[in-house]
Amino acid sequence: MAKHWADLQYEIYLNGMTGTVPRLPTDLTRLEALTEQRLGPGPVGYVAGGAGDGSTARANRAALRRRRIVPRLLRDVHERDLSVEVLGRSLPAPLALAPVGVLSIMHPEAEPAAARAAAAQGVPFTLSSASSTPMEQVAEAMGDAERWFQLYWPKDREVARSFLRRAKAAGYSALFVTLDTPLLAWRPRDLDQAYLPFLHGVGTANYFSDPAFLAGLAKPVHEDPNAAVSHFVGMFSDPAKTWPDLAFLREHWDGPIVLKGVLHPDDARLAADAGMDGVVVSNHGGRQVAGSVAAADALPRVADAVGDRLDVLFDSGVRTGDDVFKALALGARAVLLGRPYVYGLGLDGRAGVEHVIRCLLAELDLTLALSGHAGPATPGRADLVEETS
Ligand SMILES: Cc1cc2nc3c(=O)[nH]c(=O)nc-3n(C[C@H](O)[C@H](O)[C@H](O)COP(=O)(O)O)c2cc1C
Ligand SMILES: O=C(O)C(=O)c1ccccc1
Repeated sequence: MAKHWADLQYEIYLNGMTGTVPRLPTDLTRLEALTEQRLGPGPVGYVAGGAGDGSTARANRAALRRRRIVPRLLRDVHERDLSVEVLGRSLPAPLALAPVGVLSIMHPEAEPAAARAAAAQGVPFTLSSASSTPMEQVAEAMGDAERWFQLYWPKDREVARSFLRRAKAAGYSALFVTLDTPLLAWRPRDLDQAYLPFLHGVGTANYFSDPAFLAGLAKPVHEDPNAAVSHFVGMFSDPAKTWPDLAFLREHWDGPIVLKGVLHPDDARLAADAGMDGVVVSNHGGRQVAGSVAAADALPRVADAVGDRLDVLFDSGVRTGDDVFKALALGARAVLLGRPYVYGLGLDGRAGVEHVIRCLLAELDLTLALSGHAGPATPGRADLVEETS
């Protein structure tokens, strides 16, 4: 049975008859400003900030806004089904939550709250390697709901192997390997405040609970937390990795593998040649390469290069239902939602994340219908025009 996402609209109007209005804005682009007002400058700067002067994050938004939908008429859209096949699974809508580290800086209930919200809506949750809650605890909060594990590929092979083993045992079905963060970028908002949560041992839960990681420490974490943090910083990622190293992941992970952070069509081809199951076209929300191509501008070229060989997913700049429509039309099979759900979490915990998911999908459902599409498979490039000025 297809879920009727747009019913949220009537639910909100009906609640209005008894004087109740939504606790958070239904225009999700307003959440960032609200979070800026309500939460501390360190956490807000960390989430909202980007690399360099922030122009890449703005370019992500501009590249989506510049594309305009050309609606079609009289195409029978009264029955709609947003479900889609991604990585061999059927999802109720072309949406998953993106991996975002250190969610405890936004809300004390952190990842389990976001994961429960995703599970309640049937949307996959992607857990970051740098979560503030160990992966097993997040899995427990989700029951048997769909979950994916994002790997920051540790330098130490034993820790990498151990993460993969633990993720599999905890029921994460797909592996998202983030390749655009071999180093943390120059991020002035964090630098100006000297704010980096990991140095305080926040976002290290998967490491500090890992037997292979702990085996490398001379003393238990609580006896020498600084040594544990240095050990984490030293192995968090490995800028020396190259394409042949992907064989290691194939050997130790028997489910789908998706490479996150692909922007060049040649890298997408290399991913397909290496037998990967998907790519996420992403510039990490403008947080890594300052001045990089906007993700939505990279998407059509990647989709043309490999769209028939693997699943092309997309993130970086998605804020509204029409953004999702545009990503689908440019060749994405599904999108990952980043900052908006993090703001929802910061503002209203699990309920805030559910609000964000439901609003986004209601808006997508209506945008599809009003543009003449009964599902996510039919929008294409002919349904968009690009503003030139
Ligand atoms: C605060 C924050 C933390 C993030 N942490 C991770 C992470 O741990 N792993 C990862 O692969 N991507 C991480 N990302 C990137 C997101 O997965 C996603 O690519 C990005 O948020 C998309 O941009 P948008 O939120 O502007 O749409 C993070 C993003 C933010 C905003
Ligand atoms: O901040 C980020 O964008 C990010 O991906 C990250 C990097 C290291 C630890 C946690 C999150």
